[in-house]
Amino acid sequence: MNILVINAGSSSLKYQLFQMKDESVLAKGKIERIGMETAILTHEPAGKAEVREVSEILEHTTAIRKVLALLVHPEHGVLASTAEIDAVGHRVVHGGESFKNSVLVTDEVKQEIKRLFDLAPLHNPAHMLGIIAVEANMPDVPQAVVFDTAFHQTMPAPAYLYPIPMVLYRKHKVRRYGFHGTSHKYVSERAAAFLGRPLEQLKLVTCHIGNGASCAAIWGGQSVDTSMGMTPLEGLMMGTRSGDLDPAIVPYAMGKEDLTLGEISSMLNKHSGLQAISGGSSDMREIVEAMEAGDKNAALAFDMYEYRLRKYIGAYAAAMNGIDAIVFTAGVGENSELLRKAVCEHLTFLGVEFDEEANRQGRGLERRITTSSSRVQVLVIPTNEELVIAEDTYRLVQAAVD
Ligand SMILES: Nc1ncnc2c1ncn2[C@@H]1O[C@H](COP(=O)(O)OP(=O)(O)O)[C@@H](O)[C@H]1O
Ligand SMILES: CC(=O)OP(=O)(O)O
Ligand SMILES: [Mg+2]
Repeated sequence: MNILVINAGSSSLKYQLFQMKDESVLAKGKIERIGMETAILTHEPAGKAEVREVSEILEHTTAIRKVLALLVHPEHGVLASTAEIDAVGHRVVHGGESFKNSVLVTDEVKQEIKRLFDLAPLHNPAHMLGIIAVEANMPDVPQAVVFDTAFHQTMPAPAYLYPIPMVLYRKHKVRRYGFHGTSHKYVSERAAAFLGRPLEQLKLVTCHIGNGASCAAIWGGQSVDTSMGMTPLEGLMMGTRSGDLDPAIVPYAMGKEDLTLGEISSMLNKHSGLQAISGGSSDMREIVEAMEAGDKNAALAFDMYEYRLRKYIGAYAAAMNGIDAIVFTAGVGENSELLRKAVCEHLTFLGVEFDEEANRQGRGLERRITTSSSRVQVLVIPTNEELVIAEDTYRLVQAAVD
């Protein structure tokens, strides 16, 4: 069975085509910087040369059409036609309290994902475009959805409730949900395997630091807290999202700047974070380049980003009364040597003994960046949300056939 997995992030679309017999990857790729003038497409068909294109791709429907065309392309493709795709699995960021597990797509499921648009305005609409684009191109192919929120459903009430009147939770489900769950779950399992210790005995802080960023406290394999809340806006400073701030800023700024609710929401989700402080880019690569060239605003953006991340790691060490390991993953976590170094060098109080040499090596591999005597280990584990989504999709499609 061939399964195409689509992971529509806020600024990127990643895809992988799996042959489920041996979980081999027939092709994979990504389109980064969707919505900016220069989107970068990288397509890697197994056993063939990589394709790289820079063009303007403004939204996700165009991105998916491009992916399907590449998969059946006479030169760069790996399939004769899209009829060889047996199922499609999608990442969906917000499942609310309705979805505790992955499900096959039905009209009701689509309605529910739509109802959750308000809670994940950068994501659920992008996923819906993906589901509809696949339906339009391959009407008979079953589709499954795997939710970012599912893994965090184990959070206890003191972690998932807000200290506000309970009526808002009871009537409107205002609570913390948490996101990037597929990734936090995957890297925590890989971390236990890497450390050669049972997951049930470990206290981990996993840092999924991409364009969106979140930390999770994972105790005995279960998520007990995570930095994102009712929406993916809470918590860490991100590419274009503010993360934590005093909620009183919202009405105050609206009054002073004469902003509508839509405008303030757009400001906090799309025009804050690294972008706002650096005065330019939301892309960590460009921040680091500018900082190294002496740009003070870029340096401030980097320092704030690192400082806020470090505070969460400290908070989760307190939440679990100690930690065994910290895991870095996703775009920034896997690739930014400088960010990992800055964080680790400030965590000596926890017993982190940073290994500068190890931090520079092994890009793309699971690895340790602390010394062997370090009391708390720090690992870099490339995430693989797509594989987890393919496995869930396979299981659901098989169960529907049986
Ligand atoms: N070599 C690198 N150094 C620093 N940051 C990087 C590097 N490569 C990618 N990134 C950062 O990773 C982020 C995107 O992460 P990713 O997990 O792909 O995002 P998304 O949330 O869209 O899934 C961007 O901010 C990008 O700058
Ligand atoms: C939930 C979330 O922030 O996702 P992403 O990192 O893909 O933007
Ligand atoms: Mg992501």
